[in-house]
Order: sequence, then structure tokens, then C-alpha cells
Amino acid sequence: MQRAAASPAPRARADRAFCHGTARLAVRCLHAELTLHPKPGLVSLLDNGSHDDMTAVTFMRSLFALRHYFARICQAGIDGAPFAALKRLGIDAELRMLRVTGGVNTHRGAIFSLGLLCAAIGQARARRTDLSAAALRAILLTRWGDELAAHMHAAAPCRQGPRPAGGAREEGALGLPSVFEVGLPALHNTLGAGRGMRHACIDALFALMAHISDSNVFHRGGSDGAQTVKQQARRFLALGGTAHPQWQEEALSCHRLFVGRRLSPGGAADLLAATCLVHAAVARGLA
Ligand SMILES: CC(C)(COP(=O)(O)OP(=O)(O)OC[C@H]1O[C@@H](n2cnc3c(N)ncnc32)[C@H](O)[C@@H]1O)[C@@H](O)C(=O)NCCC(=O)NCCS
Ligand SMILES: Nc1ncnc2c1ncn2[C@@H]1O[C@H](COP(=O)(O)OP(=O)(O)OP(=O)(O)O)[C@@H](O)[C@H]1O
Repeated sequence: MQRAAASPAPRARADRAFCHGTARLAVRCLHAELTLHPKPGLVSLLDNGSHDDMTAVTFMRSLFALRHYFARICQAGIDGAPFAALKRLGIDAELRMLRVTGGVNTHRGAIFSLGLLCAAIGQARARRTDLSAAALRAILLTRWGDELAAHMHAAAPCRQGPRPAGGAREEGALGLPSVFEVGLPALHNTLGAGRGMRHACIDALFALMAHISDSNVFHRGGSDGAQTVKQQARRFLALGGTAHPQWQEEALSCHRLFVGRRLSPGGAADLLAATCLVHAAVARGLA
């Protein structure tokens, strides 16, 4: 007697649970970024940094509104969807964000980079590959690299003036090099030295600030502001980062300086959350 074909339902159910688990990780990483302190110029639970249009409450509303998006884009990754489908989900998530924040951009960069990572995590599950940081990056580049490069070249002129080099689209097109080559090594280095996750996140944030071309910083402070952010971050790292006994005072004085100049390294903050997502997803595996 012939056996009936195995029902796809159990696998589909397991995939759904996996996508919800991935979305929980993404939201948790964004929440961890928000509650981290001291973060120069950025919004935290303690103050609004350089921002007068958003508070931690605005971020919490936005976070809550994004939870279904991260699950959906992970499922799209499992299905091997083209970038156009990811982009539609991303645009829809941006609209939700703007609706619940009253038009404030709290998570545009995060929607893009953490969304791409959720899709790559889903695709890794579909391929049943060993989940490692290198595997995730390879998936980003092999599955969506060409389309991401086209997305980068299709960028409209910037609403705040000339478009600075770098930015979120270029990061995406290159497979998030700042996450894999800067954020993660810094995070692992501090964890390896036994200083724990809070210190590791601070060190990773300053490493990202020292490295990336952050379009937020550029828009608010021009090339002078961008230079200040890099100099301050390099100075903090040269002191040893969180290995320095007075690192909190150093980070707080950097925070005051950035607030005085309205500087806000929001791109680095997004990439910190993306770094934490890769770290957490690899630790969880594909089950
Ligand atoms: C690619 C996006 C972010 C375009 O944004 P834009 O051209 O305005 O880019 P810009 O570089 O100015 O950054 C937008 C945000 O990204 C973050 N960011 C800034 N600099 C960087 C950087 N160097 N690296 C990563 N993120 C950065 C900031 O938070 C910033 O607010 C996005 O809005 C977009 O294309 N949305 C459509 C939806 C989409 O494609 N989604 C894809 C699903 S994954
Ligand atoms: N804790 C944080 N504080 C502030 N910004 C953050 C934080 N975490 C992430 N970001 C990122 O910074 C961006 C918000 O920066 P900003 O307000 O400068 O954006 P904008 O609306 O594009 O610019 P502007 O307000 O100058 O017109 C968001 O896209 C968000 O992803």
C-alpha cells in the first residue's frame, strides 16, 4: 500500500513558531539598545539625548508596532522571496511606525537592517545550513546582493541636501559589513574579557561610531559633526573602552558634548541592535 504524502502542516507550524521566536529576538535587541546607557546623543530611558521630537515612549510604541513585521519578513526569508517582496514589507512597516509615532522616524534604519537579517535567518533555516555569522552574511550576499546593489543605486536625492557617502543602502548592498566586521568582533572581544553584555554593547556602539558613515550624524552636524563623532569614539576606544576604570564618566561627557551640538549617531545605534540580533540568533541556532 502506498503511503500518503507527509502533511506539510507540522513543518509550516514549526516555521511559524521559528519566525515568532526570531521576531521576539529582534524586538528584544531593539529594546536592549533603547535601555542601554550612556549612549552619546541617543534616546534612552534616562533622557532624550539630542532629540526633541521623540522620547523612550515613542520608541516603545514603535517597537511594539514592528513585532509582526519581523515575523513576516523572516517567513519571506524562509520562502526565498525576492528583495521586492522584502521591500514591500519594509515600506508597510515604515508606515506602521509613522502611524504610531505621529510621523517620527524612530526605526527606519532598524526596519531595513534588522529586517534583512530576519530574512537571512529565515533563509538559513530553509537551507538547513549551520547558523553562523559567516553563513548569514553569505546568504545576504548570495540571495539578495544584486537586488540590494540595485536598491543602493536607485536612491533618490536626499531630502536634507546632498547624499553623504555610505548610509544604510550601502551597508545593505555590502552585506552589513559594519555588523560582521566591526560590531560583532567588538562585542565578542568584551564578552571574552568577561565584562558582560552591557559593557560589550557600549564597546560595540563606540566601535561602530568610529567606523561608519552615519547619515543621521551627517544630516544634523554636517562633515564637522561627523568628524567630531569619529574623533570622540576613537578617543574612547583608545582609552580602552569599558576596560577603563572611568569609562562611564568618559561616555557621559561625550553624551553632553553631542547633546550640545545636536549630534545623534542613530545609524550606529541601529547597527548595534543588528549586531546583537546576529549574536542572539547564532546562540539560539535553527531549532
Ligand atoms: C534603505 C532605507 C533605510 C533608505 O533610507 P535613506 O535613503 O533615507 O537612507 P539613510 O542612509 O539616510 O538612512 C536611513 C536610516 O538608516 C540608519 N543609518 C544611517 N547611516 C547608516 C549606516 N551607515 N549604516 C546603516 N544604517 C544607517 C539611520 O537610522 C537612518 O535614519 C529605507 O528607508 C528604504 O529603502 N526603505 C524601503 C523599505 C525597504 O527597502 N525595506 C527593505 C526590507 S529589508
Ligand atoms: N536610541 C536612539 N536614539 C535616537 N535615534 C535612534 C536610536 N536608535 C536608533 N535610532 C535611529 O536614528 C534614526 C532617527 O534619527 P533622526 O531623528 O536624526 O532621523 P530623521 O527623522 O531622518 O532626521 P531629522 O530628525 O534630523 O529630520 C532612526 O532611523 C533610528 O533608526
